[in-house]
Amino acid sequence: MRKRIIAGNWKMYKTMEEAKQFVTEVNERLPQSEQVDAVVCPPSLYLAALQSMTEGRSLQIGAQTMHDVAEGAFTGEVSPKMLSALHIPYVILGHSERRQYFNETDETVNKKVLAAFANQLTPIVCVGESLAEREAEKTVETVALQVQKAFEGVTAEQAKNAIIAYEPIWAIGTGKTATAEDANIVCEAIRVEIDHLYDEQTAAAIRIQYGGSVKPGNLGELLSMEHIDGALVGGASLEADSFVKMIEVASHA
Ligand SMILES: O=C(CO)COP(=O)(O)O
Repeated sequence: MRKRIIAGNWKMYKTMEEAKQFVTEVNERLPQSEQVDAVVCPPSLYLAALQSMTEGRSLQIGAQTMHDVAEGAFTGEVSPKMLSALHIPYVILGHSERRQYFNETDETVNKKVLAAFANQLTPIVCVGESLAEREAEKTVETVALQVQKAFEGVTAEQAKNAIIAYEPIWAIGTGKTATAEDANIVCEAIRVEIDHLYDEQTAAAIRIQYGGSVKPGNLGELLSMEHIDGALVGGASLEADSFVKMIEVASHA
């Protein structure tokens, strides 16, 4: 059985004080759950502070993005080496907002995925189709190609530990969730693609999250699906209360 993973993507929200308040509250309330990985990904400015607040706690901290090289003249960027030195376990890569607003492509996502593994970071690789692609019935084709490109040069051993987040772009921040059945169909197609690229064991081991308007009220149904192992959550991860509720739902689902 794959361990569930609920990851909050805070995007560009919260001041440092609000971020610390959230972590203090979640540290107090989070059930010591062995069954669920509970992660929040704050703006990079807060990573060091929140990482030290969560040492020895259930809550884990992830980054929202990173560059692919260890160091260099790249103003404003954060490197894999820097994240690794802070012992940050996870990094979100290729989020659709990064692809849309910051020129990330399948090629740059692939470089970052390779850099994550080279630096002991677990990548949360985001894939997902646009509304136009869904309407043209190109969902599976689009997502399979994104997976194929993101995993170029990644070994089976590495892929087994990776996380893929399936986030249909039309469901992000819109209140529109894919039905659990539709999300499961795409997550299954992703697993089949991993089987083609690697083997059955790798496909069985890799964890696949759904993302897009997930909240405490719809998480249980999504997690009841065979191929959905967790969620990547935006808006509903910003309040400690709803974040803790989602961890509770995932612990019992
Ligand atoms: O983009 C997302 C998580 O990465 C989803 O955001 P929402 O949960 O706010 O729709």
